[in-house]
Amino acid sequence: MTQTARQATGHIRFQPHPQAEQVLTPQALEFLSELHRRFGARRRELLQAREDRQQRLDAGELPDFLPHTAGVRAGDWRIRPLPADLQDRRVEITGPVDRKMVINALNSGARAFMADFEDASSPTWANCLEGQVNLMDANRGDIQLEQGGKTYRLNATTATLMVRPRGLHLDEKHAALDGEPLSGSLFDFGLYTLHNAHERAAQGTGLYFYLPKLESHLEARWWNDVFTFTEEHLGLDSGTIRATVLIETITAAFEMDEILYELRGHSAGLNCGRWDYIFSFIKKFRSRSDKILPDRAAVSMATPMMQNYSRLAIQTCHRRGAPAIGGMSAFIPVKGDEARNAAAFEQVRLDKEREAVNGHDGTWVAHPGMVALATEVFDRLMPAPNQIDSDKQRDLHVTAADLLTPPPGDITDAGVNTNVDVSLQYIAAWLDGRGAVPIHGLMEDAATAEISRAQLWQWRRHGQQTTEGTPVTAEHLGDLIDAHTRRLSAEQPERAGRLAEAAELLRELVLQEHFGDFLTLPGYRRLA
Ligand SMILES: CC(=O)SCCNC(=O)CCNC(=O)[C@H](O)C(C)(C)COP(=O)(O)OP(=O)(O)OC[C@H]1O[C@@H](n2cnc3c(N)ncnc32)[C@H](O)[C@@H]1OP(=O)(O)O
Ligand SMILES: O=CC(=O)O
Ligand SMILES: [Mg+2]
Repeated sequence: MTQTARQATGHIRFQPHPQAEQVLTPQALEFLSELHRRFGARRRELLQAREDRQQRLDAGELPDFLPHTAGVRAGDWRIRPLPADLQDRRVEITGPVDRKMVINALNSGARAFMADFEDASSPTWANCLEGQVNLMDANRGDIQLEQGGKTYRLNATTATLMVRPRGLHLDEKHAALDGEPLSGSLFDFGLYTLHNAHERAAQGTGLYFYLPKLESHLEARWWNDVFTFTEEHLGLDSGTIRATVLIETITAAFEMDEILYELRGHSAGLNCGRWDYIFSFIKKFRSRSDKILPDRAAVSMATPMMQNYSRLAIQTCHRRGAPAIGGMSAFIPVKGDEARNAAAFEQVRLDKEREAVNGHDGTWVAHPGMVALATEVFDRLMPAPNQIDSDKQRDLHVTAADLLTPPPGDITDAGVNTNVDVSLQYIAAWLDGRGAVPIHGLMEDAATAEISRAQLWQWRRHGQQTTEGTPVTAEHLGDLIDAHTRRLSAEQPERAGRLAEAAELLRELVLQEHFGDFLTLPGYRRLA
């Protein structure tokens, strides 16, 4: 908190901002205080449990299906029936919460839009507050923008709005209760819910969330308790809040049934967050030389490890009456290069066909230009609103080894260089306040960039050598970071200072002995 921070209701002190009055109303501060007091300590315990688990993994333990929850896996139960507007989710677009993106995404023709405070957002104070204003305006149908000579406003028909609050690990340092920063998750969830619950209820719809980066069913229980308390506190019907949990950590992959069970009164299914899943695999198995992944590009959804994960999600969801939403192909339209553009569309088509054939009930796209393609694929391969009652994956049997065996593939000089280049460019953009950016024809966000920087650490730590014979040493990586920083700074001299900051953070993440759990944690300390 700065000198200029102000005292407010509930003893929450927050940094001033032009939008603060509109968002941090006395009722909102009261509600955030209540959430913090009731759920803040348990959040800290859950974060500690992650660290304890990491110590056990470092000591050689491997994840497995939990013996003490076998009854939940064997039991005959289903989630609460889905509301009408979550029955058909064949194409969902995602994007950051900035005003133009929100309008464009809602108008994109996708069934749903996930407005993202997590992977696609850099959590500057401005982004977090302005994002809330944008979502309030969107829910009231009066969001507009004049920009670049264009007027942006909502079409008559728009996508169903969903919101992804930040993960449990992130604090909101610009607002503190009794000196303790608020949880980013509770901040985003609490404000969105308070400001939009009654508006959405009046429109006959609910409050729909995506929950990121869960590592266990106990974290799902925490969220479920937050939802139950919120519904009671705000006088909402039970089940107004519905959440789709991203299965995007290797430990959560072993607890899919348990996560659905904990949230069964509030669940809207699961989603395969493939990018964080790959990152989590590297992170959790940091100490093991038998879990090294090849170049990022080689860890595709076609590999057995990733297929097993996606098929298990489909099987688990459908047994429980829940949708299993697919993930994000990172390919986006390429401007000014017809051949590369056609190749990007072909990659997305193959990815969406694989998901629809396997039995996913819908998928994600990163760009409005991909909505029609993904819709065509799901219309062709999924004639019903969803595939929940299909028998796809019914007889699947996935073992722990099926989830834990890394795919074969090479570590190449190109793979090392791309990881350095992408990490630098992404971190620089994130420090600028942009959480999703196009780099070399791919969507890059916090999850994809985490893979790039984590691979550099992993390959160095385990003394890997590229297929060309280059040892991935600390000295080599330090030299590459310097060389790429010089090249990028020569290309964009006005960003040289920012790139130098990104290089400093990347050097720390890649060369330090300890594996940093999230790049966004040291990143957030540097974020203005
Ligand atoms: C791993 C995961 O978690 S995936 C989920 C999180 N990641 C995301 O959500 C990323 C979503 N995608 C994006 O943010 C963007 O597509 C980017 C940053 C990758 C590329 O954006 P741009 O460089 O603006 O792309 P481009 O110039 O082609 O955009 C063309 C138009 O489409 C709009 N657009 C692009 N992507 C989106 C989107 N996801 N939602 C809404 N509008 C979009 C742009 O605003 C632009 O609009 P305009 O013509 O009115 O100016
Ligand atoms: O959140 C999605 C992912 O792939 O990570
Ligand atoms: Mg993710």
